[in-house]
Amino acid sequence: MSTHAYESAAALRPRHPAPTGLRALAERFELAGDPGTGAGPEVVGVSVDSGDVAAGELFIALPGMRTHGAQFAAQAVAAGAVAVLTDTEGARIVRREAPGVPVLTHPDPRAMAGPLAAEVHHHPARGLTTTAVTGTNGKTTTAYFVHAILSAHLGGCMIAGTVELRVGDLAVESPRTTVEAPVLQRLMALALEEGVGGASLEASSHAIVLHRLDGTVVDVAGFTNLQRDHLDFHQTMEDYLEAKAALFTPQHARRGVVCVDDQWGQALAARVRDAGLIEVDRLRAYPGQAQTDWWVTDAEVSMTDAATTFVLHGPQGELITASCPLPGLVNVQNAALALVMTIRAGVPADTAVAALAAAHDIPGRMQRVCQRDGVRGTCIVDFAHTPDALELTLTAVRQITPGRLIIVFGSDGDRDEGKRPMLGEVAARLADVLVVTDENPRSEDPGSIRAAVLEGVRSVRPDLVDVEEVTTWRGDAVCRGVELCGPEDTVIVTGKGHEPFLEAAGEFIRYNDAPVMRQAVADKWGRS
Ligand SMILES: CC(=O)N[C@H]1[C@@H](OP(=O)(O)OP(=O)(O)OC[C@H]2O[C@@H](n3ccc(=O)[nH]c3=O)[C@H](O)[C@@H]2O)O[C@H](CO)[C@@H](O)[C@@H]1O[C@H](C)C(=O)N[C@@H](C)C(=O)N[C@H](CCC(=O)O)C(=O)O
Ligand SMILES: Nc1ncnc2c1ncn2[C@@H]1O[C@H](COP(=O)(O)OP(=O)(O)OP(=O)(O)O)[C@@H](O)[C@H]1O
Repeated sequence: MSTHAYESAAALRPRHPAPTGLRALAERFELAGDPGTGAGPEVVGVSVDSGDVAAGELFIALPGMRTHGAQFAAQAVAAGAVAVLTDTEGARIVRREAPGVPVLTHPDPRAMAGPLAAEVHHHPARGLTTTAVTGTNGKTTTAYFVHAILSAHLGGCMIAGTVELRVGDLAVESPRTTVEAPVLQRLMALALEEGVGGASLEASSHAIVLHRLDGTVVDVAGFTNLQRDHLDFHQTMEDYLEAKAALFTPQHARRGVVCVDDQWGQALAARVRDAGLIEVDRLRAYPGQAQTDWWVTDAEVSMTDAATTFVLHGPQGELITASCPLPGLVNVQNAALALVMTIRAGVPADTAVAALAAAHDIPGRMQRVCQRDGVRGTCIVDFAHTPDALELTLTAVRQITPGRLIIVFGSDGDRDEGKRPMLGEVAARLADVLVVTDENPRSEDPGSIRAAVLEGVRSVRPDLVDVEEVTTWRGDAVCRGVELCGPEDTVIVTGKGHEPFLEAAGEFIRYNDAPVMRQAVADKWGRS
C-alpha cells in the first residue's frame, strides 16, 4: 500500500543532488548514535517509506499509528539507504533487522523528517516563491488558480496537491493532498534545478499535524473555510481549526490571507492578529457587513460561458475587476483568495487578473465535460463530497441551469458515516433528479451506504419521485445521468472529482468520472 502510493512520484527527484555527510547532519540536528567513521556516509536524500527509498538516502523509520517503520529497515537498506534515523525502540529493531547500517536516534523522528530533508536539499523553498493553501474546501481550486498566476508571473510554477505533483512538464498523479515532508523537499529541489520559480502547495490538516510541512516556510499561506469533514481524525471542529491554525505561524508562513466568510476564518484571523507574529490579510468573498481588509462585490454569474465576474476591493483603495473561469460564489472565494495571496507574494494585480481569467479547467473541480449549445446540455464533474460543499455546488450550478438539475452521487465507505443522509438531504432539496450510486465503498457493503444516503433523500422526498438508484456500477449511473439530460438541463456527478481509482472490497479499480461522462456525451449527442 505504502509502496503503491509512491511508485509514480519516485521519478521526481533532483538530478544533481549535492551530498551532505551524515556526521554533519547528526551534529546539526543533535541526533544520538554513531554516524560512522569520518564524515560518515554521504546523504543525497531522505525518505520515510521503505518503498520510496533511493540510493544514497537516509531512511527515517517512524513509529507509526499501525506499525514501526523500523520493521522495514532491511527493505530500505536493500533499496540503497545509507543510514537510518529512528527512535530508541526503532533502533533496537533496526539493529536486529538490518545489522551494520549506521543508526541515529531522536525522540521524535517524525518532527525531524522535514527539517532534515530541507537541510539535505539545501532549503529549496528559500529559492522559490511559495504559497500554501488550507481549508476544508477549495484548496485544490485555489492552488490551481495560484499556479496559473505564479506561472504567468515567474515563467513556471510547481504544484503539489490532491490531483497531481507537477514540476514543469513532469507530472504524476498525487498520492496525497500534501505529500510526506521529504517528498515535498525533493520536489522543490527539482523545481529549482528545472528553473521553475514558484511552488503552489495544498496543506491538509493531516499534513500539518503530522509534520509534513515542517522545514518549509512559505511566503504566503491562505485559508479558505472550515466545514464538516475529517472528524474521524480531528474529533471536534475546534481541534480541526487548531490544526489549520498552525500553518499561520512563523514556523510555516511569512504572512497569511484568511477568508473570514465563516466563524472559523474570523476566529483564525483574530488569533493570528492577536499573536502578532505574522502579517495577516482578512478577505470577505461573500456578501456581508464585517469590516475586512479585502472584500468582494458585484459577483455575477454568466449563463453563457459559466464564468463569474467580480470586483475585489483592497486596503489601499485597490479596485480590481476580475473574472473567474468557474461558476459559483465558492469559486469567487477561491479566485479572490488566489488573487490576494499572489498579490501579497509580489505579483502585479493586472498580471494576476489576466492569468486568473485564462486559468484552464481544473480536473474534477466544476470541470465542464460538455457545454450547453442549444442541442446538448451542460455536463459537469465535481468533487463536492461534504454536505456544505454539495449545497454550495448545487446552488452555483442552479444559477447556470435553465432546465432541470440532475445529480449523480453517493457517499464514501469507511469515512464519516454521519454525512451520508446529510448528502442525500441536500441533493433532494436542491436538485430535481437524483441518481444515487456508489462512490468508494472501500470495505463496506455499498448497498448499506446507498441506503443511508436514501434515508436523507426520503426526509425531503418521502415518495422518492425522480430518484433512481443504480446498483450495478458508478459508470452506469453517470451514463444514466447523461441519458436524462436535455438541452436546458445540467447533469453533475459529484464526489470523486479527479480521482483515478474507485476503492471497493480492498481493490483500487482504475476509474475516473470525466472520460466516462465524455463517452456518454459522445454516445448521446456525437462528438463535438
Ligand atoms: C492517518 C494518516 O495520515 N496516517 C499517516 C501516518 O501513518 P501511520 O502512522 O499509520 O504509519 P504506519 O502505517 O504505522 O507506518 C509507520 C511507518 O512505516 C512506514 N512503512 C510502512 C510500510 C512499509 O512497507 N514500509 C514503510 O516504510 C510508513 O511509511 C510509516 O512511515 O504516517 C504515514 C507516514 O508519514 C503516512 O503515510 C500516513 O498517511 C496515510 C497513508 C494516509 O492515508 N493519510 C491520509 C488520511 C492523509 O494524510 N490525508 C490528507 C488529506 C485528507 C483530505 O483533505 O482529504 C493528505 O494530505 O493526503
Ligand atoms: N471555497 C469553497 N467553499 C466551499 N466549497 C467549495 C469551495 N471550493 C470548492 N468547493 C467545493 O468543494 C469541492 C472540492 O474543491 P477543491 O478540490 O478545490 O477543495 P479541496 O480543499 O482541495 O478538497 P479536498 O481536500 O477534499 O481535495 C469542489 O468540487 C466544490 O464542490
